[in-house]
Amino acid sequence: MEIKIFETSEQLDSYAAELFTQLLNEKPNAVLGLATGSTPIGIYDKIVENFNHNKVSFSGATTYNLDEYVGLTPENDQSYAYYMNRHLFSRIDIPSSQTHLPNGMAENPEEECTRYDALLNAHPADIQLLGLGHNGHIGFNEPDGELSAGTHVVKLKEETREANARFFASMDEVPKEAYTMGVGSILKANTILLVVRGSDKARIVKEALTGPITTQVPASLLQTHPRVIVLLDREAGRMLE
Ligand SMILES: N[C@@H]1[C@@H](O)[C@H](O)[C@@H](COP(=O)(O)O)O[C@@H]1O
Repeated sequence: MEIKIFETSEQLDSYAAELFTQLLNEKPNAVLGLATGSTPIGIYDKIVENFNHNKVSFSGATTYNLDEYVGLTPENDQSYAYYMNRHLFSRIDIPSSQTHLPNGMAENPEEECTRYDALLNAHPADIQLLGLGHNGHIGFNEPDGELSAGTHVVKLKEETREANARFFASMDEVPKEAYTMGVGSILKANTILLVVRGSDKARIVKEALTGPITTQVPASLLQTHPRVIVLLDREAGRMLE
């Protein structure tokens, strides 16, 4: 595991964007595993900057997102489909047929999970971008006695709903369920890029990276992966020093 701690958020964003840029220059048809939340926004902005400077093209890339809320349409500005279009897809040259998220409006959730898993199995990610929840969740794989390997519907923990409520008009509007890629699929990525910012996550960063490997801290399973790059700002990394 390679851990890098940056003085400024901007340095972190540039470094991460450079990794994507290099990958796509070496492998134009790379498969990218993408994430949402507040953490990746600056990285997407830098990627777009690189695209605008003709340093990178996404025309051959394929993307798979980690998760999506159950019951939100892509037009709902809180859906992850909307987020991805706003922050990345509409600003680069990727054809929409090459971008994938679980369908929050699918009529049959079980079939939707099977459909998404078939895609993931056929196209393992070259790089998987991950944020980190305060309770150690990755994607929406919440702490539990057991974790699922494949895509599944999760009941969101109240603490996760509360953390994400800041994006919604009220707590009542925060969905109670979400689709998430399973930990098995996440761990199949060639490289995992875990990005964490802020002092409120310093404790969980330490626990996930240096504590015991346990399903109660889903991110601790990353310790078993051969190629994890962790990018932290100074605050998130403060308990590691
Ligand atoms: N499903 C997402 C995760 O993929 C994300 O990593 C986490 C942290 O979000 P943030 O980056 O906003 O702190 O929140 C959500 O629950």
